[in-house]
Amino acid sequence: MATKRSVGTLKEADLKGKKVFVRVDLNVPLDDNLNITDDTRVRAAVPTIKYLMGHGAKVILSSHLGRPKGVTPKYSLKPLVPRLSALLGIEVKMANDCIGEEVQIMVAEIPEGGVLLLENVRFYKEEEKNDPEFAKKLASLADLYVNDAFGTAHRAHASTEGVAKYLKPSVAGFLMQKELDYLVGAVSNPKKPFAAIVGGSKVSSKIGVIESLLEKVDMLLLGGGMIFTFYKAQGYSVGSSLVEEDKLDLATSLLEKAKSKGVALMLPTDVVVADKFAADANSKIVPASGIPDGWMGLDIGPDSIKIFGEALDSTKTIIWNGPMGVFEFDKFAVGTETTAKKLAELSSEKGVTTIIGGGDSVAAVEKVGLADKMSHISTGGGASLELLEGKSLPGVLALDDA
Ligand SMILES: Nc1ncnc2c1ncn2[C@@H]1O[C@H](COP(=O)(O)OP(=O)(O)O)[C@@H](O)[C@H]1O
Ligand SMILES: O=C(OP(=O)(O)O)[C@H](O)COP(=O)(O)O
Repeated sequence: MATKRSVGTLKEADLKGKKVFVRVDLNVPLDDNLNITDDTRVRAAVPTIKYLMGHGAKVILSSHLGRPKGVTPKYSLKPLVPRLSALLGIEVKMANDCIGEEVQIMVAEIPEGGVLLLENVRFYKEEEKNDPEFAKKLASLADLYVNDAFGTAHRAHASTEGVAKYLKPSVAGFLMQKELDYLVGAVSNPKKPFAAIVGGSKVSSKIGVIESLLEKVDMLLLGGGMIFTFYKAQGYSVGSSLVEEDKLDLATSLLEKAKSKGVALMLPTDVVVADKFAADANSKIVPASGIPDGWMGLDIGPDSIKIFGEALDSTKTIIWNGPMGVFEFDKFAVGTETTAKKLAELSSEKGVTTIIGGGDSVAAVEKVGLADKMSHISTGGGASLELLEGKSLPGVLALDDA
């Protein structure tokens, strides 16, 4: 596996009185009232933060939330403050920005063992561009860098990659280390048959992963918003479902590649369609080839659930990223919840290794109370898939060697 896992660790760093820039992934699902609907990523960030607090560091937390274009109040990290404060047992302070004079003043006021949360780093377009000047500004706040944002380690952004060039030491946090230790081991030499289940809505960033997955897996099950690009590429009408028009050729070539490699690429045979994107939409089950105009596919159908379940019975390792449907709406949660139950059953009764990755996928598994039945709950969906592909994660590469 190409990704290095021997990175410098927190335990080697001198922390007392030091200002530590900690990149965490607090990209949690929020409801319309900005309540956190799943706090897995917040809980996962706690051990590193508590360790830093306990060693007298001044902790500066940085994260993104969502994919804002400029400053967008609904993507503020403010809703995270009460949850973080409760989990850490201290009053976490929050800055209204992530760089600038006011932030510097607040950083200077952090007591030893104190925690300051910076505002969403993606409010600056320079973050995703990995702009060196922006990275320098972030770095100027601190004495050393800790990257614990495994879920964002596949992004070469200023706060995940660029900043490491200007802060030494730059080390991995405990979550990052734990994820690498588990995932690099589990996916470099998986027990076979090995299946991947890929769904969700980040189609353009995940469809490319499928090509490399075809080199690794014996079976690839597709669901969620991923499927309609494949249907359309096969000439089906998809109504108003989520489609990436510029990926149709890629979808066609992936179907061909799967066939030539002998990988079972399975698309749902039926879908649950809705007349609008809403919890109270009218819905019906239709064959994959029969999505009516004006309707959108929001879940996989019962035949598909049955066929997928039977296919998974023969596997020994399963990695799942991306919900099978819009599980946030009860009416369209059946595909995702049944898949979660199937994996839990295979894991606990047949010893199948089950790895669930991604903010929303983990939220879905938590929602049905099955997280502790899985072999590994990963805070990264895209990141775990890229590891599985054998890619190096920029957020890990940028850290000091062990
Ligand atoms: N058919 C679909 N159409 C639109 N969105 C979908 C569909 N199926 C699933 N989704 C959405 O995908 C989102 C999660 O996608 P993604 O971010 O890729 O997963 P993860 O966070 O687990 O990596 C969920 O909010 C879910 O509602
Ligand atoms: O939620 C995330 O990724 P995931 O949905 O693949 O698990 C990470 O926070 C990265 O977010 P991004 O895909 O907007 O860069």
